[in-house]
Amino acid sequence: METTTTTASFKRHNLAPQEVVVVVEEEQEEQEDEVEEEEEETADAEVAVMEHNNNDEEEEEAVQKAAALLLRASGVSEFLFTELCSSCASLVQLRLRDLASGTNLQFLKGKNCEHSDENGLCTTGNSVVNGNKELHSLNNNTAASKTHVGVNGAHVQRITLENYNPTDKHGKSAVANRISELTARNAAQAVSESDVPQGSEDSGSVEEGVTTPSRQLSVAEREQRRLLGLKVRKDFMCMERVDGKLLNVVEGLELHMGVFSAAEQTRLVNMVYDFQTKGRQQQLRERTYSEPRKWMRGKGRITIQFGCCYNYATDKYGNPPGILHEEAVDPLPQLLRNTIKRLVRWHVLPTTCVPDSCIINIYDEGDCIPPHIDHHDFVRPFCTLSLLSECCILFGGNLKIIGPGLFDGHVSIPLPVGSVLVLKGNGADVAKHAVPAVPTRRISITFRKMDPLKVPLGFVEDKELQGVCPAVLPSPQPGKENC
Ligand SMILES: O=C(O)CCC(=O)C(=O)O
Ligand SMILES: [Fe+2]
Repeated sequence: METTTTTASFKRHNLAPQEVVVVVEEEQEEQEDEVEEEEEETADAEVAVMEHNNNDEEEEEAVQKAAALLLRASGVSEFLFTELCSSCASLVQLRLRDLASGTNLQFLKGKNCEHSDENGLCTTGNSVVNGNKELHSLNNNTAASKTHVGVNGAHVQRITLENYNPTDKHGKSAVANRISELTARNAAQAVSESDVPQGSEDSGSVEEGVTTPSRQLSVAEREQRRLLGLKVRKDFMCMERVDGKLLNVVEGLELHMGVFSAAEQTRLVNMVYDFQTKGRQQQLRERTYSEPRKWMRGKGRITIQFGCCYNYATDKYGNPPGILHEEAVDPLPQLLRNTIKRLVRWHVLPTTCVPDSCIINIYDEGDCIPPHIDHHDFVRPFCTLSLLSECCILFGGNLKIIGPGLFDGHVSIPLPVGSVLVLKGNGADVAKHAVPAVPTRRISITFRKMDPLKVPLGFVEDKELQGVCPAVLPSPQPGKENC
């Protein structure tokens, strides 16, 4: 596992470490006030926690306050998440948030993965913690295919990851040489991406600072290291008879791993929660945020749309499925634009399909997405990033609806936390896909490019997203040819 130490205090000011001394006095005073305030609050919270009386309410309040302080305090999340696998980092973050909001204190009980140590943290470095051992299957270096009982109870073929690890093929020194060689070639573009200040909440950067014991790595070197860790699975197979012809209905699917670090995923999850709060407070355009009505819980999910307003099915106003030409939603926020740049630069999506819209799905326990084929108002390929917890996605030419959130299909693909599933070919257009009722909260972000003839009224193309240059890959990776 990559050992990362984040230079949080530098990043807070968007300064290189050597520039830190130049922080102006005024800002220092402001910070000192903030620190004093924070220390006072911390002391309050500590006292409140230590006073250990039997008043449950007071204790809960103190825990909430302490968790809120931890979430806010600069550098704490980096400290907590360093060296955790992305699933565990997500779990820790979720627990802190639940403590801070006081809304889901049951979350504190149980739900550890089978490799948990006494602190409830994953000891394997690659497992998925979601309280459901059926889904806890990903092993970074194994290939296996076995029969699996899906979350919906139906027997389905389970496809597991065969991870490609370039370090297996090339000795360490060859890899190191390759890094320096390619660092130079990639430097110009990688550095230009670092124009967005790192680590600041407002910056929209998906990058993270990394230091080695001896020196801080350059952006280009960091990118080379990260590129070496990319893994992709493309050999999905499920033969079905469609219109009398035998077809691999999942041809064209790709599952990419390692594109987003735990810290980057955390940033994205935080952004989603911030938008959820804004949506609930009606600070977003009407069609940007939509929450299913109470009685629909378990059948629907919360959606947040950017770039265009899209109907999965005919809506209550009688609008047909597809992009709504007349409806405006909020534009893509900077963090999602940077995420799109990452997807293109790191060869997940081709430069011909740079997404200009996205839909965030927030699935609470029991929520689902019914069988569908994504509308052809969007070009292929498109992709979905999975966050917070693993779940299985079903594919098949004929997905059956068994009940609310219960579907049956031939292929069930586990979507590990942080993975990106690319849909194209038969996998996008012949097979339907569905996510059955999820066992625990999950967020997905689907990135799609609109058919240029279907863009909504007043839509302006984002020039920043058009100029992305794919990175030179560290080694000729089988199954990762240039897009
Ligand atoms: O949540 C997912 O993984 C799938 C989302 C999806 O199918 C969609 O947004 O069209
Ligand atoms: Fe979909």
